Amino acid sequence: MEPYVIALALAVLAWLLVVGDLVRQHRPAWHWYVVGYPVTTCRVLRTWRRVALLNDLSVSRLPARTLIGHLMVKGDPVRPVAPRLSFPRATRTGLTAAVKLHAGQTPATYMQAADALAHAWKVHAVRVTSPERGLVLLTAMGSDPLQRPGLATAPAELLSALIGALETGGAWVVNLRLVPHWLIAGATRSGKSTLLSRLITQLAPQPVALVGIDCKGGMELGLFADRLSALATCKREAVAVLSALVVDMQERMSACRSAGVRSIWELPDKLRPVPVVVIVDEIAELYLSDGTRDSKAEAEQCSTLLLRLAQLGAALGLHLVIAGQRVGSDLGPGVTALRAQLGGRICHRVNDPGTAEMTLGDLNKDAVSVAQSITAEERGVAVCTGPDGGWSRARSHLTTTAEAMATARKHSAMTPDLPSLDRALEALEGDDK
Ligand SMILES: Nc1ncnc2c1ncn2[C@@H]1O[C@H](COP(=O)(O)OP(=O)(O)OP(=O)(O)O)[C@@H](O)[C@H]1O
Repeated sequence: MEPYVIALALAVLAWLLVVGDLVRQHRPAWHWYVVGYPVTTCRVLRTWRRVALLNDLSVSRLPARTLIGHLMVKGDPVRPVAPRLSFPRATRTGLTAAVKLHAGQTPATYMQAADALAHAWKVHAVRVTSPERGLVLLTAMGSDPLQRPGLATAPAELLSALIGALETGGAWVVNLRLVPHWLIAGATRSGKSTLLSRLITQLAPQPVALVGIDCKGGMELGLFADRLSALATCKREAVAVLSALVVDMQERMSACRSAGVRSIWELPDKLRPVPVVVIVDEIAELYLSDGTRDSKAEAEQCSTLLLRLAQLGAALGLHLVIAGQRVGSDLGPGVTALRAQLGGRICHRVNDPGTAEMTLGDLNKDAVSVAQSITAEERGVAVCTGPDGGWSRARSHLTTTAEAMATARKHSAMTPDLPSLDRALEALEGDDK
């Protein structure tokens, strides 16, 4: 063979290896349209009947009992029919197909079969939603969209923070006006602090007071002190700050009562107090005691005060964002009651199933198993609840500590004064002298 032909063949081979490897690693958008979508569509259409049959999605039109002569015969009818599947449509990262439910079927059966569908179609995951009665939408994702989430955008709104991107490609937004209180769980190095940094970065330019409670000596939230109206760094200070906030809450209540309104948002602009977001980093530090009577009393006070703020604060512009590595009823009797008030939930990778169960279990069992499957490499990935009661996998935008500190510094002039909190902290300093 001519040497130039061999050289050309080797060059083509090298190109295929290099480009093929790049495509496999980075999976550009066109790769899905050109290769993934046609292959997966063929697989979906080829396997649908069998998968539907094996997962009890097919239903026979024949009755389960019939009369033969004078005999009533009961049994499993033959030839079950698979539900009607629309032709799969390509999306940016996968495909969607609508299924018309047989009479008597509910989307729950399809949700149970989602894992089997993902295996049969060789895709990353299949999510099942029901956009209208009698119809389910199967969304297959060719690869994990959260490996390289796009930059989502969302309209800027008061008390709303764009945290990152949802698995569906939409924006992951924490809107405190829609869901006033949040619980964030995550093991060490799961991305919890990055998410809090992102939240602070997003709220810093807004006319909102941020109050930090960080009983790890202020190591985490102390970095954003420039934009915090108050920062408690130990349990004693936390009790003082929370007590002052409860007093402030009562003043807001009487302001609403005198104006004859039910929430501060109905007050005229001039009278409306500034909304306050209380960020607690490491809830366990508030609830645990070292066994001494003082420490136990402080833990109980913290629990009661947080619960009061959670119960009454929403309409009065007082919001809680509570983060912790581990959340369990063993922390104290008030934890389960507090959790019930924290409507928004975010669960990163956690070390124990109990924390995932505590964070999401009362809302959705499927979400718990998805949260438990988050690996150590998937930093910043979490299962979050939405305002509609649903849940989704999501990933926060990576916000470095330096970026968050710079934003806090930049907007430090916007930090509202909360004199009652300052007075409470100064009184503690006075007692110490
Ligand atoms: N959304 C993200 N995308 C990419 N990387 C992330 C993301 N979130 C976090 N990380 C990476 O994970 C590392 C750990 O994140 P982070 O410090 O937020 O974890 P943590 O849960 O707060 O841990 P700890 O409890 O020890 O403070 C960070 O250094 C960051 O590089």
